[in-house]
Amino acid sequence: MVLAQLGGSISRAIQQMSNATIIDEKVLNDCLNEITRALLQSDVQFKLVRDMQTNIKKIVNLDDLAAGHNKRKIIQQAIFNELCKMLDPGKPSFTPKKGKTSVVMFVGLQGSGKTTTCTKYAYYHQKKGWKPALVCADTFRAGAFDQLKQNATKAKIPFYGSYMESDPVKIAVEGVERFKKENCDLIIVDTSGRHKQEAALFEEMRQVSEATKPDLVIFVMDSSIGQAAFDQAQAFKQSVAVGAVIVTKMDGHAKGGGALSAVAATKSPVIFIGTGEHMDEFEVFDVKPFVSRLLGMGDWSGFMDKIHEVVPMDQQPELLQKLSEGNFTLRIMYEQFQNILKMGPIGQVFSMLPGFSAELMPKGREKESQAKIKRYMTMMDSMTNEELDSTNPKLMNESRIMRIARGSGHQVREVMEMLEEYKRLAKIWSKMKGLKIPKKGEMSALSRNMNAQHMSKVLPPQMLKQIGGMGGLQTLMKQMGSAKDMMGMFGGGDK
Ligand SMILES: Nc1nc2c(ncn2[C@@H]2O[C@H](COP(=O)(O)OP(=O)(O)OP(=O)(O)O)[C@@H](O)[C@H]2O)c(=O)[nH]1
Repeated sequence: MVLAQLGGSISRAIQQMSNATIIDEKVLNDCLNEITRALLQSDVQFKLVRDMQTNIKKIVNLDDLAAGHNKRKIIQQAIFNELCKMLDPGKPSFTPKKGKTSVVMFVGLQGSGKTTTCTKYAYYHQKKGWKPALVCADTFRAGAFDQLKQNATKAKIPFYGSYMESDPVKIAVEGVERFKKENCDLIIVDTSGRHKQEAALFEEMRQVSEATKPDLVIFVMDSSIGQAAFDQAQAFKQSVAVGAVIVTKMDGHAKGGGALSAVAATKSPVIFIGTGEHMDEFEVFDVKPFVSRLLGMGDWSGFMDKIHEVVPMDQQPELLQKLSEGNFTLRIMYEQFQNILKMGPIGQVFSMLPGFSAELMPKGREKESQAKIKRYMTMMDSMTNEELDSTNPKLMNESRIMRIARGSGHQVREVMEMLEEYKRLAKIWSKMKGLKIPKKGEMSALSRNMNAQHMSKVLPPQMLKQIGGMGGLQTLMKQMGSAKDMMGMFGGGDK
Protein backbone atom coordinates (compact mmCIF):
# COMPACT_ATOMS: atom_id res chain seq x y z
CA MET A 1 0.00 0.00 0.00
CA VAL A 2 1.59 3.28 -1.00
CA LEU A 3 1.49 6.24 1.34
CA ALA A 4 -1.32 8.04 -0.43
CA GLN A 5 -3.49 4.94 -0.16
CA LEU A 6 -2.59 4.57 3.50
CA GLY A 7 -3.70 8.14 4.13
CA GLY A 8 -6.88 7.52 2.15
CA SER A 9 -7.71 4.38 4.13
CA ILE A 10 -7.17 6.10 7.47
CA SER A 11 -9.24 9.11 6.42
CA ARG A 12 -12.02 6.80 5.26
CA ALA A 13 -11.98 4.92 8.55
CA ILE A 14 -12.30 8.21 10.41
CA GLN A 15 -15.07 9.33 8.10
CA GLN A 16 -17.03 6.12 8.60
CA MET A 17 -16.73 6.56 12.32
CA SER A 18 -17.95 10.13 12.00
CA ASN A 19 -20.98 8.96 10.05
CA ALA A 20 -22.20 6.84 12.94
CA THR A 21 -25.03 8.39 14.94
CA ILE A 22 -23.63 7.25 18.25
CA ILE A 23 -19.98 6.70 18.94
CA ASP A 24 -19.78 3.58 21.06
CA GLU A 25 -17.13 0.96 21.76
CA LYS A 26 -18.02 -0.97 18.61
CA VAL A 27 -17.74 2.05 16.32
CA LEU A 28 -14.40 2.98 17.86
CA ASN A 29 -13.11 -0.59 17.52
CA ASP A 30 -14.20 -0.82 13.90
CA CYS A 31 -12.42 2.42 13.14
CA LEU A 32 -9.23 1.35 14.90
CA ASN A 33 -9.26 -2.07 13.25
CA GLU A 34 -9.58 -0.43 9.86
CA ILE A 35 -6.59 1.82 10.62
CA THR A 36 -4.59 -1.12 11.95
CA ARG A 37 -5.21 -3.05 8.77
CA ALA A 38 -4.11 -0.10 6.64
CA LEU A 39 -0.92 0.43 8.65
CA LEU A 40 0.01 -3.26 8.51
CA GLN A 41 -0.54 -3.31 4.77
CA SER A 42 1.84 -0.37 4.55
CA ASP A 43 4.59 -2.34 6.22
CA VAL A 44 4.46 -0.64 9.57
CA GLN A 45 5.74 -3.08 12.14
CA PHE A 46 3.07 -5.09 13.95
CA LYS A 47 4.19 -4.12 17.46
CA LEU A 48 4.05 -0.41 16.61
CA VAL A 49 0.54 -0.73 15.27
CA ARG A 50 -0.61 -2.70 18.31
CA ASP A 51 0.91 -0.12 20.66
CA MET A 52 -0.81 2.65 18.78
CA GLN A 53 -4.16 0.95 19.10
CA THR A 54 -3.65 0.40 22.83
CA ASN A 55 -2.62 4.01 23.37
CA ILE A 56 -5.63 5.40 21.53
CA LYS A 57 -7.93 3.22 23.57
CA LYS A 58 -6.28 4.45 26.74
CA ILE A 59 -6.71 8.08 25.73
CA VAL A 60 -10.23 7.67 24.45
CA ASN A 61 -12.03 6.09 27.34
CA LEU A 62 -15.57 6.39 26.10
CA ASP A 63 -17.12 5.59 29.48
CA ASP A 64 -15.28 8.46 31.11
CA LEU A 65 -16.24 10.98 28.49
CA ALA A 66 -19.17 12.97 29.76
CA ALA A 67 -22.00 13.83 27.43
CA GLY A 68 -21.27 17.00 25.58
CA HIS A 69 -17.72 16.00 24.80
CA ASN A 70 -17.05 15.87 21.12
CA LYS A 71 -16.03 12.22 21.00
CA ARG A 72 -15.37 12.27 17.29
CA LYS A 73 -12.92 15.09 17.65
CA ILE A 74 -11.17 13.50 20.60
CA ILE A 75 -10.74 10.25 18.68
CA GLN A 76 -9.56 12.05 15.56
CA GLN A 77 -7.06 14.07 17.54
CA ALA A 78 -5.79 10.93 19.28
CA ILE A 79 -5.25 9.19 15.94
CA PHE A 80 -3.38 12.18 14.58
CA ASN A 81 -1.23 12.44 17.71
CA GLU A 82 -0.41 8.74 17.75
CA LEU A 83 0.66 8.81 14.11
CA CYS A 84 2.88 11.79 14.89
CA LYS A 85 4.27 9.98 17.91
CA MET A 86 5.25 7.02 15.76
CA LEU A 87 7.39 9.34 13.70
CA ASP A 88 8.75 11.40 16.54
CA PRO A 89 11.28 9.68 18.78
CA GLY A 90 10.96 12.51 21.25
CA LYS A 91 14.45 13.87 20.95
CA PRO A 92 15.89 15.88 18.10
CA SER A 93 19.02 14.68 16.33
CA PHE A 94 22.36 16.42 16.59
CA THR A 95 22.19 19.50 14.38
CA PRO A 96 25.45 20.72 12.87
CA LYS A 97 26.15 24.42 13.35
CA LYS A 98 27.22 26.66 10.52
CA GLY A 99 30.81 27.82 10.94
CA LYS A 100 31.71 25.05 13.38
CA THR A 101 33.22 21.85 11.98
CA SER A 102 30.98 18.79 12.12
CA VAL A 103 31.63 15.35 10.72
CA VAL A 104 28.58 13.50 9.44
CA MET A 105 28.85 9.86 8.41
CA PHE A 106 26.34 8.21 6.09
CA VAL A 107 25.55 4.50 6.38
CA GLY A 108 23.09 2.24 4.61
CA LEU A 109 22.73 -0.76 2.32
CA GLN A 110 23.99 -0.69 -1.24
CA GLY A 111 21.54 0.98 -3.56
CA SER A 112 19.66 2.71 -0.76
CA GLY A 113 20.65 6.03 -2.30
CA LYS A 114 23.44 6.82 0.13
CA THR A 115 25.89 8.40 -2.29
CA THR A 116 23.17 10.45 -3.97
CA THR A 117 21.86 11.54 -0.57
CA CYS A 118 25.33 12.62 0.64
CA THR A 119 25.50 15.07 -2.25
CA LYS A 120 21.94 16.25 -1.73
CA TYR A 121 22.69 16.87 1.93
CA ALA A 122 25.87 18.77 1.05
CA TYR A 123 24.12 20.78 -1.65
CA TYR A 124 21.22 21.65 0.63
CA HIS A 125 23.62 23.11 3.19
CA GLN A 126 25.81 24.77 0.60
CA LYS A 127 22.79 26.71 -0.66
CA LYS A 128 22.31 27.95 2.86
CA GLY A 129 25.85 29.32 3.03
CA TRP A 130 27.69 26.37 4.55
CA LYS A 131 31.07 25.10 3.42
CA PRO A 132 30.46 21.36 2.96
CA ALA A 133 32.92 18.73 1.70
CA LEU A 134 32.50 15.12 0.65
CA VAL A 135 34.73 12.17 1.50
CA CYS A 136 34.26 8.91 -0.39
CA ALA A 137 35.17 6.07 1.96
CA ASP A 138 33.30 3.53 -0.15
CA THR A 139 36.06 1.28 -1.46
CA PHE A 140 33.72 -1.69 -1.88
CA ARG A 141 31.75 -0.63 -4.91
CA ALA A 142 33.85 0.07 -7.98
CA GLY A 143 32.54 3.32 -9.38
CA ALA A 144 31.38 4.76 -6.07
CA PHE A 145 34.18 7.33 -6.07
CA ASP A 146 33.46 8.29 -9.67
CA GLN A 147 29.79 8.77 -8.82
CA LEU A 148 30.55 10.96 -5.83
CA LYS A 149 33.17 12.90 -7.80
CA GLN A 150 30.73 13.53 -10.62
CA ASN A 151 27.96 14.69 -8.28
CA ALA A 152 30.32 16.82 -6.21
CA THR A 153 31.84 18.48 -9.28
CA LYS A 154 28.39 19.30 -10.61
CA ALA A 155 27.47 20.96 -7.33
CA LYS A 156 30.92 22.55 -6.94
CA ILE A 157 31.52 20.83 -3.62
CA PRO A 158 35.08 19.82 -2.69
CA PHE A 159 35.61 16.06 -2.47
CA TYR A 160 38.22 13.55 -1.41
CA GLY A 161 38.73 9.92 -2.41
CA SER A 162 41.19 7.53 -4.00
CA TYR A 163 41.28 5.05 -6.87
CA MET A 164 44.33 3.26 -5.43
CA GLU A 165 43.77 3.08 -1.69
CA SER A 166 41.62 0.16 -0.59
CA ASP A 167 41.45 0.94 3.11
CA PRO A 168 38.27 2.95 3.76
CA VAL A 169 39.43 3.95 7.23
CA LYS A 170 42.60 5.52 5.86
CA ILE A 171 40.70 7.45 3.20
CA ALA A 172 38.10 8.63 5.69
CA VAL A 173 40.71 9.86 8.16
CA GLU A 174 42.77 11.61 5.48
CA GLY A 175 39.70 13.25 3.97
CA VAL A 176 38.36 14.48 7.28
CA GLU A 177 41.76 15.87 8.28
CA ARG A 178 42.19 17.65 5.00
CA PHE A 179 38.81 19.33 5.14
CA LYS A 180 39.22 20.27 8.78
CA LYS A 181 42.39 22.08 7.76
CA GLU A 182 40.46 23.79 4.99
CA ASN A 183 37.91 25.00 7.54
CA CYS A 184 34.97 23.19 6.03
CA ASP A 185 32.08 23.23 8.47
CA LEU A 186 30.26 20.12 7.21
CA ILE A 187 32.45 17.12 6.40
CA ILE A 188 30.34 14.31 4.97
CA VAL A 189 31.74 10.79 4.91
CA ASP A 190 30.11 8.33 2.49
CA THR A 191 30.72 4.71 3.53
CA SER A 192 30.37 1.41 1.67
CA GLY A 193 27.13 -0.48 1.40
CA ARG A 194 26.51 -4.18 0.87
CA HIS A 195 23.67 -6.00 -0.79
CA LYS A 196 22.56 -7.31 2.55
CA GLN A 197 23.41 -6.83 6.17
CA GLU A 198 26.62 -8.72 6.82
CA ALA A 199 29.40 -8.78 9.36
CA ALA A 200 32.05 -7.31 7.04
CA LEU A 201 29.94 -4.24 6.36
CA PHE A 202 29.26 -3.55 10.00
CA GLU A 203 32.88 -4.07 11.00
CA GLU A 204 34.06 -1.64 8.33
CA MET A 205 31.46 0.92 9.36
CA ARG A 206 32.45 0.58 12.99
CA GLN A 207 36.10 1.15 12.15
CA VAL A 208 35.40 4.23 10.03
CA SER A 209 33.24 5.60 12.79
CA GLU A 210 35.86 4.95 15.45
CA ALA A 211 38.56 6.62 13.38
CA THR A 212 36.62 9.71 12.29
CA LYS A 213 34.49 10.19 15.40
CA PRO A 214 31.47 11.60 13.57
CA ASP A 215 29.19 14.06 15.33
CA LEU A 216 26.24 12.46 13.58
CA VAL A 217 25.67 9.12 11.85
CA ILE A 218 22.83 9.18 9.34
CA PHE A 219 21.16 5.95 8.32
CA VAL A 220 19.90 6.10 4.73
CA MET A 221 16.97 3.82 3.98
CA ASP A 222 15.16 3.06 0.76
CA SER A 223 11.45 3.60 1.38
CA SER A 224 10.59 0.47 -0.59
CA ILE A 225 12.18 -2.10 1.68
CA GLY A 226 8.92 -2.89 3.38
CA GLN A 227 8.62 -4.97 6.52
CA ALA A 228 12.41 -5.50 6.58
CA ALA A 229 12.81 -1.84 7.60
CA PHE A 230 12.66 -2.39 11.34
CA ASP A 231 15.27 -5.17 11.46
CA GLN A 232 17.55 -3.42 9.02
CA ALA A 233 17.49 -0.14 10.89
CA GLN A 234 18.00 -1.92 14.19
CA ALA A 235 21.02 -3.83 12.85
CA PHE A 236 22.68 -0.57 11.79
CA LYS A 237 21.86 1.08 15.09
CA GLN A 238 23.48 -1.79 16.97
CA SER A 239 26.77 -1.35 15.11
CA VAL A 240 27.10 2.42 14.96
CA ALA A 241 25.51 5.26 16.86
CA VAL A 242 22.81 6.13 14.30
CA GLY A 243 21.43 9.56 15.24
CA ALA A 244 19.15 10.36 12.32
CA VAL A 245 17.40 8.72 9.38
CA ILE A 246 16.95 9.83 5.78
CA VAL A 247 14.32 7.96 3.79
CA THR A 248 14.92 7.94 0.04
CA LYS A 249 12.78 7.32 -3.04
CA MET A 250 9.62 8.67 -1.48
CA ASP A 251 8.65 9.69 -5.01
CA GLY A 252 8.24 6.09 -6.13
CA HIS A 253 5.50 3.59 -5.50
CA ALA A 254 7.08 2.55 -2.26
CA LYS A 255 5.25 1.49 0.83
CA GLY A 256 6.28 4.34 3.04
CA GLY A 257 5.39 2.65 6.30
CA GLY A 258 8.98 1.51 6.64
CA ALA A 259 9.90 5.05 7.64
CA LEU A 260 7.80 4.71 10.77
CA SER A 261 9.50 1.44 11.62
CA ALA A 262 12.98 2.89 11.09
CA VAL A 263 12.26 5.68 13.54
CA ALA A 264 11.10 3.18 16.12
CA ALA A 265 14.09 0.90 15.57
CA THR A 266 16.73 3.61 15.76
CA LYS A 267 14.90 5.95 18.14
CA SER A 268 16.15 8.63 15.80
CA PRO A 269 14.14 11.13 13.81
CA VAL A 270 13.75 11.20 10.05
CA ILE A 271 15.42 14.48 9.12
CA PHE A 272 15.07 14.56 5.35
CA ILE A 273 13.33 12.60 2.64
CA GLY A 274 14.56 12.01 -0.91
CA THR A 275 11.91 12.64 -3.51
CA GLY A 276 13.77 12.04 -6.77
CA GLU A 277 17.14 11.43 -8.37
CA HIS A 278 17.92 15.09 -8.83
CA MET A 279 20.06 17.08 -6.40
CA ASP A 280 17.16 19.36 -5.44
CA GLU A 281 14.70 16.60 -4.77
CA PHE A 282 15.33 16.59 -1.09
CA GLU A 283 12.97 17.87 1.58
CA VAL A 284 13.30 18.64 5.22
CA PHE A 285 11.12 16.18 7.07
CA ASP A 286 8.63 17.57 9.51
CA VAL A 287 6.33 15.20 11.32
CA LYS A 288 3.08 17.18 11.59
CA PRO A 289 2.82 18.37 8.00
CA PHE A 290 3.84 14.88 6.87
CA VAL A 291 1.02 13.25 8.80
CA SER A 292 -1.36 15.95 7.53
CA ARG A 293 -0.33 15.13 4.01
CA LEU A 294 -0.52 11.43 4.74
CA LEU A 295 -4.10 11.86 5.81
CA GLY A 296 -4.77 13.66 2.59
CA MET A 297 -5.42 17.09 3.98
CA GLY A 298 -2.85 18.92 1.88
CA ASP A 299 0.06 20.66 3.45
CA TRP A 300 -0.73 24.31 3.79
CA SER A 301 1.61 24.82 6.68
CA GLY A 302 4.40 23.31 4.59
CA PHE A 303 3.40 25.55 1.73
CA MET A 304 3.57 28.60 3.96
CA ASP A 305 6.94 27.51 5.29
CA LYS A 306 8.22 27.22 1.75
CA ILE A 307 6.96 30.70 0.98
CA HIS A 308 9.02 31.80 3.96
CA GLU A 309 12.05 30.05 2.58
CA VAL A 310 11.90 31.49 -0.90
CA VAL A 311 10.21 34.85 -0.59
CA PRO A 312 12.22 37.53 1.23
CA MET A 313 10.71 38.45 4.59
CA ASP A 314 9.94 42.04 3.68
CA GLN A 315 7.92 40.95 0.64
CA GLN A 316 5.83 38.31 2.36
CA PRO A 317 2.95 40.24 3.92
CA GLU A 318 2.47 42.21 0.74
CA LEU A 319 2.53 39.11 -1.43
CA LEU A 320 0.06 37.27 0.78
CA GLN A 321 -2.21 40.28 0.86
CA LYS A 322 -2.22 40.48 -2.93
CA LEU A 323 -2.82 36.77 -3.29
CA SER A 324 -5.71 36.85 -0.86
CA GLU A 325 -7.27 39.64 -2.91
CA GLY A 326 -6.89 37.51 -6.00
CA ASN A 327 -4.68 40.09 -7.65
CA PHE A 328 -2.01 38.09 -9.35
CA THR A 329 -0.44 40.68 -11.63
CA LEU A 330 2.41 40.38 -14.07
CA ARG A 331 4.50 42.33 -11.57
CA ILE A 332 3.91 39.66 -8.94
CA MET A 333 4.92 37.05 -11.46
CA TYR A 334 8.06 39.07 -12.22
CA GLU A 335 8.94 39.37 -8.54
CA GLN A 336 8.39 35.66 -7.98
CA PHE A 337 10.60 34.88 -10.96
CA GLN A 338 13.29 37.04 -9.37
CA ASN A 339 12.97 35.00 -6.20
CA ILE A 340 13.17 31.76 -8.12
CA LEU A 341 16.38 32.80 -9.82
CA LYS A 342 17.84 34.02 -6.55
CA MET A 343 16.90 31.11 -4.37
CA GLY A 344 17.05 28.16 -6.74
CA PRO A 345 14.17 26.11 -8.03
CA ILE A 346 10.90 26.90 -6.39
CA GLY A 347 9.46 23.71 -7.82
CA GLN A 348 9.05 22.22 -4.38
CA VAL A 349 6.85 25.10 -3.34
CA PHE A 350 4.66 24.82 -6.34
CA SER A 351 4.52 21.06 -6.13
CA MET A 352 2.39 21.61 -3.07
CA LEU A 353 -0.20 23.18 -5.32
CA PRO A 354 -1.47 20.46 -7.64
CA GLY A 355 -0.60 20.75 -11.31
CA PHE A 356 1.86 23.54 -10.90
CA SER A 357 5.43 22.31 -10.97
CA ALA A 358 5.05 19.90 -13.82
CA GLU A 359 4.47 22.61 -16.36
CA LEU A 360 6.56 25.56 -15.29
CA MET A 361 9.53 23.70 -13.91
CA PRO A 362 9.49 20.07 -14.98
CA LYS A 363 11.76 17.80 -12.99
CA GLY A 364 15.25 17.42 -14.44
CA ARG A 365 14.83 20.40 -16.74
CA GLU A 366 15.64 23.17 -14.30
CA LYS A 367 18.23 24.77 -16.58
CA GLU A 368 15.78 25.12 -19.44
CA SER A 369 13.15 26.40 -17.04
CA GLN A 370 15.50 29.03 -15.71
CA ALA A 371 16.38 30.16 -19.23
CA LYS A 372 12.67 30.42 -19.96
CA ILE A 373 12.08 32.48 -16.84
CA LYS A 374 14.91 34.83 -17.78
CA ARG A 375 13.40 35.20 -21.25
CA TYR A 376 10.02 36.03 -19.77
CA MET A 377 11.61 38.59 -17.48
CA THR A 378 13.35 40.30 -20.39
CA MET A 379 9.98 40.64 -22.09
CA MET A 380 8.40 42.01 -18.93
CA ASP A 381 11.23 44.56 -18.73
CA SER A 382 9.72 46.08 -21.86
CA MET A 383 6.31 46.49 -20.28
CA THR A 384 4.85 49.66 -18.84
CA ASN A 385 3.86 49.98 -15.18
CA GLU A 386 0.23 49.97 -16.21
CA GLU A 387 0.68 46.63 -17.94
CA LEU A 388 2.61 45.12 -15.05
CA ASP A 389 0.07 46.16 -12.44
CA SER A 390 -3.09 45.39 -14.37
CA THR A 391 -5.37 42.49 -13.61
CA ASN A 392 -7.37 43.08 -16.76
CA PRO A 393 -6.45 40.39 -19.31
CA LYS A 394 -7.97 42.45 -22.14
CA LEU A 395 -5.38 45.18 -21.70
CA MET A 396 -2.76 43.19 -23.53
CA ASN A 397 -3.92 43.90 -27.07
CA GLU A 398 -2.12 43.21 -30.32
CA SER A 399 -0.26 46.50 -30.54
CA ARG A 400 1.02 46.21 -26.97
CA ILE A 401 2.20 42.65 -27.62
CA MET A 402 4.00 43.75 -30.78
CA ARG A 403 5.65 46.64 -28.94
CA ILE A 404 6.88 44.33 -26.16
CA ALA A 405 8.22 41.83 -28.70
CA ARG A 406 10.11 44.56 -30.56
CA GLY A 407 11.40 46.19 -27.38
CA SER A 408 12.69 42.96 -25.87
CA GLY A 409 14.05 41.47 -29.08
CA HIS A 410 11.69 38.51 -28.97
CA GLN A 411 9.07 37.05 -31.28
CA VAL A 412 5.39 37.94 -30.90
CA ARG A 413 4.80 34.21 -30.44
CA GLU A 414 7.13 34.19 -27.44
CA VAL A 415 5.40 37.16 -25.80
CA MET A 416 2.08 35.40 -26.27
CA GLU A 417 3.52 32.28 -24.72
CA MET A 418 4.65 34.32 -21.71
CA LEU A 419 1.20 35.83 -21.33
CA GLU A 420 -0.36 32.38 -21.54
CA GLU A 421 1.95 31.29 -18.73
CA TYR A 422 0.85 34.30 -16.72
CA LYS A 423 -2.81 33.45 -17.26
CA ARG A 424 -2.20 29.89 -16.18
CA LEU A 425 -0.43 31.01 -13.00
CA ALA A 426 -3.02 33.67 -12.28
CA LYS A 427 -5.74 31.04 -12.53
CA ILE A 428 -4.02 28.85 -9.99
CA TRP A 429 -3.20 31.67 -7.62
CA SER A 430 -6.75 32.96 -7.84
CA LYS A 431 -7.66 29.96 -5.72
CA MET A 432 -6.04 31.75 -2.84
CA LYS A 433 -8.60 34.53 -3.13
CA GLY A 434 -10.53 35.16 0.03
CA LEU A 435 -8.14 33.37 2.32
CA LYS A 436 -7.54 35.31 5.49
CA ILE A 437 -4.06 36.66 5.86
CA PRO A 438 -2.21 35.17 8.77
CA LYS A 439 -0.94 37.60 11.34
CA LYS A 440 2.65 37.53 12.37
CA GLY A 441 3.40 34.38 14.34
CA GLU A 442 0.48 32.42 12.99
CA MET A 443 1.51 31.59 9.49
CA SER A 444 -0.53 28.45 9.37
CA ALA A 445 -3.69 30.41 9.88
CA LEU A 446 -4.36 30.28 6.17
CA SER A 447 -5.02 26.60 6.49
CA ARG A 448 -7.60 27.21 9.18
CA ASN A 449 -9.54 29.64 7.09
CA MET A 450 -10.22 27.41 4.18
CA ASN A 451 -13.68 26.31 3.25
CA ALA A 452 -14.73 23.33 1.19
CA GLN A 453 -14.56 25.43 -1.98
CA HIS A 454 -10.91 26.25 -1.41
CA MET A 455 -10.14 22.74 -0.37
CA SER A 456 -11.70 21.17 -3.44
CA LYS A 457 -9.62 23.38 -5.68
CA VAL A 458 -6.33 22.51 -4.12
CA LEU A 459 -6.79 18.84 -3.36
CA PRO A 460 -5.37 16.52 -6.01
CA PRO A 461 -8.28 15.28 -8.16
CA GLN A 462 -7.79 11.62 -7.25
CA MET A 463 -7.88 12.49 -3.57
CA LEU A 464 -11.05 14.51 -4.04
CA LYS A 465 -12.56 11.54 -5.87
CA GLN A 466 -11.59 9.27 -3.03
CA ILE A 467 -13.41 11.49 -0.57
CA GLY A 468 -16.49 11.40 -2.77
CA GLY A 469 -16.14 14.59 -4.81
CA MET A 470 -17.30 18.02 -3.76
CA GLY A 471 -20.39 16.60 -2.03
CA GLY A 472 -18.32 14.15 -0.03
CA LEU A 473 -15.87 16.85 0.94
CA GLN A 474 -18.64 19.16 2.14
CA THR A 475 -20.23 16.39 4.19
CA LEU A 476 -16.87 15.46 5.61
CA MET A 477 -16.13 19.01 6.62
CA LYS A 478 -19.56 19.49 8.13
CA GLN A 479 -19.25 16.28 10.07
CA MET A 480 -15.93 17.25 11.39
CA GLY A 481 -17.18 20.56 12.64
CA SER A 482 -15.62 23.02 10.25
CA ALA A 483 -12.60 23.48 8.09
CA LYS A 484 -11.02 25.16 11.03
CA ASP A 485 -11.41 22.14 13.25
CA MET A 486 -10.31 19.81 10.56
CA MET A 487 -7.14 21.60 9.64
CA GLY A 488 -6.32 22.13 13.27
CA MET A 489 -6.84 18.49 13.89
CA PHE A 490 -4.57 17.42 11.11
CA GLY A 491 -1.76 19.60 12.25
CA GLY A 492 -2.66 22.69 10.28
CA GLY A 493 -2.51 24.72 13.45
CA ASP A 494 0.39 26.88 14.46
CA LYS A 495 3.50 25.06 15.32
N1 LIG B 1 13.63 8.08 -7.50
C1 LIG B 1 14.60 8.27 -6.63
N2 LIG B 1 15.79 7.70 -6.87
C2 LIG B 1 16.78 7.90 -5.97
C3 LIG B 1 16.60 8.68 -4.80
N3 LIG B 1 17.77 8.68 -4.13
C4 LIG B 1 18.64 7.92 -4.85
N4 LIG B 1 18.06 7.45 -5.96
C5 LIG B 1 18.62 6.57 -7.00
O1 LIG B 1 18.91 5.31 -6.42
C6 LIG B 1 20.00 4.68 -7.07
C7 LIG B 1 21.04 4.25 -6.04
O2 LIG B 1 21.60 5.40 -5.45
P1 LIG B 1 23.11 5.48 -4.94
O3 LIG B 1 23.29 6.80 -4.37
O4 LIG B 1 24.05 5.04 -6.00
O5 LIG B 1 23.07 4.33 -3.85
P2 LIG B 1 24.13 3.96 -2.71
O6 LIG B 1 23.34 3.58 -1.54
O7 LIG B 1 25.13 5.02 -2.56
O8 LIG B 1 24.82 2.70 -3.26
P3 LIG B 1 26.27 2.18 -2.84
O9 LIG B 1 27.22 3.32 -3.05
O10 LIG B 1 26.52 1.09 -3.80
O11 LIG B 1 26.20 1.73 -1.44
C8 LIG B 1 20.54 5.73 -8.04
O12 LIG B 1 20.05 5.43 -9.32
C9 LIG B 1 19.93 7.04 -7.54
O13 LIG B 1 19.77 7.97 -8.57
C10 LIG B 1 15.30 9.27 -4.57
O14 LIG B 1 15.02 9.95 -3.57
N5 LIG B 1 14.35 9.04 -5.53
